Amino acid sequence: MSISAHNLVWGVRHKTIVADVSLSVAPGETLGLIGPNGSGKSSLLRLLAGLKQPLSGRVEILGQDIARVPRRTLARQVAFVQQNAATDTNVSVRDVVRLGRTPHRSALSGWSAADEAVVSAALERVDMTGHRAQAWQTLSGGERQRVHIARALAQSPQVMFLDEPTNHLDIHHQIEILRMVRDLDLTSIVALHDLNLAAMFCDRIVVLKAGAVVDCGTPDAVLTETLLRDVFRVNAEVCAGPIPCQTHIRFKAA
Ligand SMILES: Nc1ncnc2c1ncn2[C@@H]1O[C@H](COP(=O)(O)OP(=O)(O)OP(=O)(O)O)[C@@H](O)[C@H]1O
Repeated sequence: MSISAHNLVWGVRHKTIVADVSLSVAPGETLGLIGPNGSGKSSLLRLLAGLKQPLSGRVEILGQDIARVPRRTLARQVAFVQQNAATDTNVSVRDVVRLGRTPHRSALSGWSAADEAVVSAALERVDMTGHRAQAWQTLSGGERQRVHIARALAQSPQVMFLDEPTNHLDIHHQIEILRMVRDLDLTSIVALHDLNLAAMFCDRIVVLKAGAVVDCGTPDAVLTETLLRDVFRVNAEVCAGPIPCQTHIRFKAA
């Protein structure tokens, strides 16, 4: 499913937070969103997912204006994994993931074997099957993050938005989760701080600075030493690999 944004503007009072952003994401593509703290990544993700209304501009999903898509239809198409999402107390891991099925069920339909199979597969994909009966509140930060990703998978979306999905994850799960997102048969837009992971797993990268897109392209085209200095204010050496996805950034202490 394709997504496009046309001249999106959003802000509060006199502060512009998303400044005239246009972009497009092809079906099946994994698009990385990078930029310094406060550059507008989360705000842009929420606009693209239809969770915030732009002051001007529009978002289209499969050519249809997202503002005109009924909420329930949108909930079947789009999943959003928030940064540090919270969940109510006294629920099990399985119950949290089951919530992902809500948009697909009518008031009259019971819980089906097919729903259960989707939930089990989602838990398996994030390596949380062994925790299915555990209380969500007792999970570690990384386990919570993986459960929220499982809930998004259980939604069977066609587009997935992930805001810093590797927060709290150990390096094994960072790589596993991003590999899974890349290999899923859906369109994904992922805000990331780790630029090496963005280079490894994103087809293209959009760079935000002060709410505006300053570059967009393949990781090897975008992640240059000049961009890292100008946008991220760091000195780094960029080593291009022999094949795409092998661009590696070595940061310098001074
Ligand atoms: N509702 C709001 N009211 C006031 N300021 C806001 C609001 N939402 C976001 N901002 C400001 O907009 C800017 C962009 O925030 P946003 O969370 O989109 O950035 P980000 O790139 O995701 O940041 P980070 O990398 O730190 O997560 C920040 O300066 C933030 O303080």
